[in-house]
Formats: sequence, C-alpha cells, structure tokens
Amino acid sequence: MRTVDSFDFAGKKALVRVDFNVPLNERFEITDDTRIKATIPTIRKILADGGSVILMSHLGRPKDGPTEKYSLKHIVTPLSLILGVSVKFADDCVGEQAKEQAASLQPGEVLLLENLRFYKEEEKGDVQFAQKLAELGDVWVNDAFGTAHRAHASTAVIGQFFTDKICGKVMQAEIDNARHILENAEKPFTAIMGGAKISDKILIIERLLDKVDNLIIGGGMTYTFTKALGGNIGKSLLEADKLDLALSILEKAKEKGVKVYMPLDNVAADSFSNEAPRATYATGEIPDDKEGLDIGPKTIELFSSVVASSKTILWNGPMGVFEFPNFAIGTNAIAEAVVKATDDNNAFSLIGGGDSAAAINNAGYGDRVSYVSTGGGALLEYMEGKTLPGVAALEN
Ligand SMILES: Nc1ncnc2c1ncn2[C@@H]1O[C@H](COP(=O)(O)OP(=O)(O)OP(=O)(O)O)[C@@H](O)[C@H]1O
Ligand SMILES: O=C(O)[C@H](O)COP(=O)(O)O
Repeated sequence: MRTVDSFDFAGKKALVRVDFNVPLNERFEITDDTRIKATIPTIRKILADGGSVILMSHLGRPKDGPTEKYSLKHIVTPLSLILGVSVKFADDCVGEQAKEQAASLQPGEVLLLENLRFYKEEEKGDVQFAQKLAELGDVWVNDAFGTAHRAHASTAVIGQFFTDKICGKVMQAEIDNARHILENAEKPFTAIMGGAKISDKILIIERLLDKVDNLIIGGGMTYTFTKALGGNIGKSLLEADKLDLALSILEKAKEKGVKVYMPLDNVAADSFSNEAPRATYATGEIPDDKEGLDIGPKTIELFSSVVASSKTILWNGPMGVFEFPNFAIGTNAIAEAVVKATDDNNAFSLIGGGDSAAAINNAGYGDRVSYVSTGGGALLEYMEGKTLPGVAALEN
C-alpha cells in the first residue's frame, strides 16, 4: 500500500476520509478527541508538502438527512485549535458549492465537508455519490481506520475513481499494531475482555484463544459466565441466550491451555446509577435485588498481578460502568496495572474499543500505553481475521 510518507502532495488537493465520529455532549462539545488528534500527522504531512486537504467524515447515525446534532460544524473550531490552522467548512459534502470551495482551496488550506451520512447514498455505497465526492480531490487518502469495516461510498467505493490511493498514518499505525499483536506477540500474552456483551466479542475471543496465555473476563459480560456456572448474579446484565456459548468458551480455553481469570468479587448496587448504595459481594453471591456494576478489590488484585507478569496485553472493554465515577474504580485500576506493566515489564499494550479508549484517556493514561486504537468495531473485525473494505480499497 502507498503511504502518506512516500507520496509528494505538492500542489495536490488531497481528499482525506477520516473518522471524526467522536462523542459530543448536549452542548455539542467533544468529550473525547482521540480520533481527531490521531489524524493530525497525516494532515500536517500533506500541508507541509504544499498540498491542500479536504476532510470528509461521518458523525453518528443520522437517519433523516441534515440534523444539527450530527453536523460536523461542531468539529471545526476544536480541529482548528488542535491543528493550528483555520479550517474552512462546506455545509454540504457534494454539490456546486462544495465543488467551488474545494476548487478554490490554496496549498496549506484545509476544508471540512459536512456529514457524509446526511446522504443515504453514503451508507449504501452508491457509485454516483462516490464519484461526486471523488471530483473534489486529486488523490484519495483513507485514514478512517475506525470506519474501515464499512463498505461505504467514501470508505471503499470511491477508490475506483483514483489512480493515487494512499494509506493514511492512522490506518497504517492501526494495521501495524494489530498485526504485531496477532503475529509477533511476546509471551505471556494476556487479553483483557470487558464491556457489556459477550455477543459483540465472541468471534474475537474465540480467535484469541489460539494466541493468548491468559484470558481475563470482566465488565458486564462476566455475569453471563457466572450464571452459566450456576452462580447468583441478581439483576446484573445477562445474555440469557448466551449461557451455552459462555460455557463453550470456557471449555475451549481449557482444551487450548489458556488460563481464564474471572472476577472473585463484584461491586453491586441497588440500581443503575452512580449514587445508588453499593456493596461488595463474592462472585456468584449477588443478592436478587442488586446489580453488579464493577469488579471488586480482590479481583483488582488478581487481574493486576496477571497483567504485571505479561509481555503483551490486549485490552478491549471496560471492567465496569466506568461512566459512573463510583463504578470506574476497577477500570481505572486495570488501566494503572496496564501502564505499570508497560513501564516496568516492557510489555506491549494495545487498548481497543471506543469506550476502552475513553476510559484510558479519562484515567489520564492515554499516552502511557503502547497504543490506543481509534477503532471499535473495525479493530474487532480486523482481529477476527476479516478483510476490511476500507483497507481492501487501498490495496486494489
Ligand atoms: N457491569 C456492567 N453492567 C452494565 N454495563 C456495563 C458493565 N460493565 C461495563 N458496562 C458497559 O459496557 C460499555 C462498554 O462496552 P463495549 O463493549 O461497547 O466497549 P468497547 O468495545 O470499549 O467500546 P465500543 O463498542 O464503543 O468500541 C460501557 O458503556 C459500560 O458502561
Ligand atoms: O465509531 C465507529 O465504530 C465508527 O465510526 C463506525 O461507525 P458506525 O458503527 O456508525 O458505522
């Protein structure tokens, strides 16, 4: 694949697909700008060469055309501040005005297009829509790793209209790091899987069983395992149709010699709220009227000791409802353990998943692990061994 560093952008208008699908609060402020910051090296390289940049992205999943909530205009000021360049905005991603704005861009300038998903053609992978977008630039750079698992107009279909298809720096780093984990992981290799649902992570867990020495299971998915083993989980998150699956994962892990670590204790609350009264219960002993929202202190100790002796660590999914500060203790402690192993044991640590990235950044550890992926679903699909359309489009 052609890389940004190997291409001279002088005098070129680079149409760059980025993933600016970032979380916004009710005042339309960005609450985690990891994905924006990640694209800065690609943009700077193009500008430094004497090129101009036309950025295109989606934001959220708008269903009914243009919507204030999903407008990329909310990104213009934060992006300008991070980049140190006054970013222009096109309030439509295609059409005459966008064309004129793109055509009049001077070297060193940056234009951000309005949300691609305001057109249903984007997600449908419509060829004519892709062609209209393609008319805006001389070369296509795909730096949207987070959206590379979608075969959409701007992420994949558009590739056919360019001779120069270039792999962005985010895309390149993501692929390199994911490959490193899958192909050259130093042992002991520990996967820490958390988050809400087993069903989201089942394929990656199964694939990882061939690679890892230790599998740590935490977060909401842990209760389905506990229930399957006959424990009481109270009102905790349960995927009742995944009980057999949970048992089969444990069985397969045993067959493959993978050590599985599950919580010893859990912090459970009266209700799903930060202020709810809470107490710690041994695994399998959560009362009927309580729900488990975090791992407990003995579990933190156990998981931290496994992490401490690891040389490769893959972490996907928080250990509890980290959005509530009272139940972020387990997630923050594991983040600390991962940082410590990275520092003291020279471990390679990769954090994947939108919520996991937010958790590690909230804990202030984003730059103290080996790599924080900008991919959620895309990283999981890559790790499951699937071909990502956004990557394939660069290779063809
Ligand atoms: N014990 C629990 N009970 C209920 N929800 C939980 C529990 N533990 C974690 N969660 C929730 O799981 C969600 C994160 O899970 P998810 O699998 O989506 O993580 P991720 O893969 O890092 O993120 P993303 O899907 O955004 O890429 C969080 O919203 C968190 O509150
Ligand atoms: O956040 C993501 O995983 C990507 O931006 C893709 O978004 P999507 O799941 O709405 O396609």
